Amino acid sequence: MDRTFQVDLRGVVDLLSHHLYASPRVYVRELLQNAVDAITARRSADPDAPARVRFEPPDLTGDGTLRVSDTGVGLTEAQVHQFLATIGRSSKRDDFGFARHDFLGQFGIGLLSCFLVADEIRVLTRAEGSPTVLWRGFADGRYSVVPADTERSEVGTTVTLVPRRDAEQWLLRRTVVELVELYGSLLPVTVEVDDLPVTGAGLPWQGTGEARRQRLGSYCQELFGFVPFDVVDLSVPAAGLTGVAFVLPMPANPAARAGHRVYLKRMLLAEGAEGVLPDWAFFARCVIDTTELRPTASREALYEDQLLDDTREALGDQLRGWLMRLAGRDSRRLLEFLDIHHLGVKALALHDDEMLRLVERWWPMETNNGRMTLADFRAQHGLVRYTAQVDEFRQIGAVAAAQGMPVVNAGYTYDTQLIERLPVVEPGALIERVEPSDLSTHFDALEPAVELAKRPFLARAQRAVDRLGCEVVLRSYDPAAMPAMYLANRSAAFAAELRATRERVDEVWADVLDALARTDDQDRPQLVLNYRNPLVRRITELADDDLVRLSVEGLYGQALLLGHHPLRPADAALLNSSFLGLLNKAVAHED
Ligand SMILES: Nc1ncnc2c1ncn2[C@@H]1O[C@H](COP(=O)(O)OP(=O)(O)OP(=O)(O)O)[C@@H](O)[C@H]1O
Repeated sequence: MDRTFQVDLRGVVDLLSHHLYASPRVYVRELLQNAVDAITARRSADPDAPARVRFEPPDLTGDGTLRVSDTGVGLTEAQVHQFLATIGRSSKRDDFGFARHDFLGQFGIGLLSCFLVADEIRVLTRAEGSPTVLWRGFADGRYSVVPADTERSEVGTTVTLVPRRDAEQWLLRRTVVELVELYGSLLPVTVEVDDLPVTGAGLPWQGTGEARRQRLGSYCQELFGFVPFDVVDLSVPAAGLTGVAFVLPMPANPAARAGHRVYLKRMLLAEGAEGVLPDWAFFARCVIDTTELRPTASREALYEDQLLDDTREALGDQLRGWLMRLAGRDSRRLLEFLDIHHLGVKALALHDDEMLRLVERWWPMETNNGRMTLADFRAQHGLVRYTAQVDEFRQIGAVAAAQGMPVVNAGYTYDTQLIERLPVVEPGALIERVEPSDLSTHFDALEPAVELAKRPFLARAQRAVDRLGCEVVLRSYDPAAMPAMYLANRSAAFAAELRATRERVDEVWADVLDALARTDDQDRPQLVLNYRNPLVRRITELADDDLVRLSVEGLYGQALLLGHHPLRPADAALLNSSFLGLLNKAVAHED
């Protein structure tokens, strides 16, 4: 024998309140939505029918209840049984069970949200040509349907909520006004709380000209708390979408997901919806109204489907188009924008050729010839030589400039990847990554005779810094004013880090690190003394062993500092002792 499911209403309400809806306040949204849908249904047959929803809070009803009246289609007695008393049954789906396009509701559960704040729901309703019916539903699952004592004078429905003992505050006038404004201020019907109109202003992005610009500026400030850098119009006809994106006037954290305000058929869906714009567009927050995108059952987010994917892409295109237009029209504003949002634009340029060209043409990068765009750099020097790390640039920038070697600092976020992608969009572009150790190939070796004569000095110098794991070499290079450079390539820098860690860990880990740290001699960092520097030349001629050691230690320390290298405890100690030692010698000399 077939049986019918029984529903424990308390269990269902518990499920809704704890797992579907974020807050009991959604009851206002669901009531509004039902009233608007009923009006839409009536007007589809009678376009001149009144369109009005009125909330009467308890201070007006006088008996502690909240009343919501609409001028919608109303329900016949048969429909009351069919729709109000059957969970999951909705008049807003077609014969095949699909949501009907004109309506906000579709799931047939919205009215139950009233049980989050009420023990009893009364629906007094009258459909065209039918008598008025009173339905009473209780939170424990009982309901009754009776002919009403008095006929409603007009077609429509009045829903009355009798509050639960602990939920009276949700029905108070102040709360109701706030919630009706929040959800319903853009609705295309007249909504009032008591006699206070809540709707009427229309979509904020309607109109044209200066007045509209000003209005949108204050709207953004009210909503998001900032004066927008610019406002971008959005429109995606396939999603029935219109709206605006407000460009932030301050840098945004790309990791902090910006929430967007989404209206669905002019009813607020979410104040902080994610995933409306592509991730890279973290510099904008938008407000949109859509007729075609679908809500999730909780109506608090958009349902992820192909249409949402396509819409996101189309909105991304519109923001990108705005940016390209800004580049063509107002380069000063574009530079201001890049100054604030270069991270977002660069992230986009990683995948987008047009954007990469924009970055190449407009974004000034640090070089050892001053800040300049990659386009200017290429025009002047052809080959784009770059360091992949800021520290590497600091080490070699000045010396490379003195050698006539222009270098771009591509150590900031995304810059290396962008330069490495340049040849993809500009087939003729030449790029070359430089490492500090590459620089030594640009240094001049000494004359063989000098080289030979300086061997004893080099041996003494090497002894001074041997325990620090570095190799001393003597070369001639510009600028002559620079006495020494410390050059570490990537593997040497890694080995140095391992050594520093090794000094702080216990034996077991030290062995592991030792195994990792076995590097060739050629990977050792180099202390390159500049034979063109007069002081270095004098040091190479010193007879006093002790003074040679102190001087080489001093040059080592200074080269570390100049190159912005991290100082290990051993380096700091050496810097200290060489300084004091040299000072001691100088003072002794005076004596
Ligand atoms: N004010 C109203 N006027 C006329 N009919 C109404 C009214 N409120 C509710 N109904 C009827 O009750 C049905 C169930 O309403 P309910 O709010 O539970 O679900 P829904 O609006 O159909 O879908 P959703 O769960 O998405 O809101 C509606 O489909 C509608 O037929």
